Amino acid sequence: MTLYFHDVTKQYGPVAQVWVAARPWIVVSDPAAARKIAYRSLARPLSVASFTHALVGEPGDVDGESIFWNRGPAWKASRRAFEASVLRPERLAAHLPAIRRCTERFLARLAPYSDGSTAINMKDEFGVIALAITGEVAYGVSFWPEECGQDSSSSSTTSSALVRACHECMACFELPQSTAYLPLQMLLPALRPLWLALAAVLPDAAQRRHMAARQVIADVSRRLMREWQEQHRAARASDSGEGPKEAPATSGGTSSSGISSSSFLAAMLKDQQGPTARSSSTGAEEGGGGSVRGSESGAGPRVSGSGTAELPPAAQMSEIQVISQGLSFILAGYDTTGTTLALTTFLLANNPTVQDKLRAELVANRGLLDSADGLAQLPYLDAVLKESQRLHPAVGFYWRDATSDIPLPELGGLVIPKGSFVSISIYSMHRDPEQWKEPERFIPERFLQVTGGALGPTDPGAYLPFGNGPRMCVGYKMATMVVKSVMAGLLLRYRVALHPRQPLPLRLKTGLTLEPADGVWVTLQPLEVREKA
Ligand code: HEM
Repeated sequence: MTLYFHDVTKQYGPVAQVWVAARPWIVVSDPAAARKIAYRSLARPLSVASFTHALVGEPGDVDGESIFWNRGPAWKASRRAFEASVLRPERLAAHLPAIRRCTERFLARLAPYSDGSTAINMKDEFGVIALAITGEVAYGVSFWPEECGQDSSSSSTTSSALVRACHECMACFELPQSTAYLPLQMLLPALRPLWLALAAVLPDAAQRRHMAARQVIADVSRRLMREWQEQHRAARASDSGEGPKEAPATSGGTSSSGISSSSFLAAMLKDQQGPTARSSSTGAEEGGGGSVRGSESGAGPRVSGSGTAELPPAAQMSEIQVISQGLSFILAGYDTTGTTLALTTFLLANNPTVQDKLRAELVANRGLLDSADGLAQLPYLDAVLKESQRLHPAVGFYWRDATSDIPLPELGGLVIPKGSFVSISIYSMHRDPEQWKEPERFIPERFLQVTGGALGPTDPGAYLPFGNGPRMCVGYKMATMVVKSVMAGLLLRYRVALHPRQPLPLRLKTGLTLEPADGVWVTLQPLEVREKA
């Protein structure tokens, strides 16, 4: 889809209409128009529950309540829950220990194959660590494959059930695994009520699989939530001298219920319990999260560090909404982060000079790698990641529903009519020769201050790896921190080179993300102690 939209843009210009099945889609790759659309409309088209899967009953609610598809107050409540957990600096920093633990374990996993000659597919390996990190941050339980289902302990079966169900939930976004009601809805959209009614009484095999996976997510999440609530009730009773003493979860650690207290799920549960639970657990939860604000006339959204007075508290979220956001966290964070890690590794293996320059910065600034603030202070690491996301954005386009007419006087008076399905092509903007000098080349220096923007972009709004406007990616800080931390760990231990098994040029395919079609095949050469020091 991404590459098709790019071809459309090259052929027909920055605003073009194409037909996808029986529906017109408007493809936009002009930064000013993209900005206007992202701020004018906060709605994504249709809803995944009806459009992609046609799920019914509680599994349908698990999808339908997701932050991706909900609107109005329900979206605001979900957005606030995400912001409080992954945008507020102290909450974001609380996830770093888990990320570093996972990175150490990941490097240990790679060690037996790291002899400078064995071919390793880093696309697969990064998939494992990205799921381990995202799962632990979201649910607070282990998502490592070797811990899932190897024994019959309750924590192991909880993890394995969640991991299997999350994989299934992700798989059903792949077109070939989707329900037959999807093409029917696309080909004959006027009959949509009929397809949905049929799907409710005659679910096909794909739908049944997807519904079973979402039911597992709901059941396991509910069990984890009940355990957490019971444990915290007991802890509060013992605090007030009414019951037996039981240790509450420690910050960043794992409670006896299995949910670590810094996880997204635990944060939402604390919010549901109100200020007493929030202040009695980590002492850092009062106040709002950072909120994404900005304006369509500005260069892009900025993130305010304090206060979300306009957003209602997550306490207003129902149980099913909390469950849904847990799954959304995984779906949004896992493949995107894993793909970005894999593509950045490909670029560094293919550009050894850049790799050496980056390693030199990391070696000289080891002390900064232990903290979220420190990781943000390394200019070349930042430039490499930004350039990697420019050339290979894991999400190639994002969608908006035009909820009103959107006039574009800057584009000769064009108007995007109300009701249009608008697709904003990130990939095309990132490779637009009018925006970037030598857009096809990997040049991290273009994001360094010394080049003064001479290598692009002409309009800062042409760089949108995380989307734009109030519905911009809420996990962008977390994703950036994860990729920087994992890449730093890898590069300080190994020199990465392409293996002959890697087909060149790199081929991309649109799956859930815009990902390497043949994997990323590299060798890992352990660095001399002298080089590491
Ligand atoms: C490199 C990794 C990532 C990339 C490239 C990425 C990219 C994106 C993009 C392009 C959007 C659509 C934005 C729009 O419509 O304007 C989005 C939305 C979203 N992302 Fe990410 N994302 C990444 C990682 C994450 C992570 C780790 C999380 C976990 C918290 C996350 C959570 C979300 C959510 C919840 C939304 C929907 C926001 C809303 O509708 O209000 N993302 N992401």
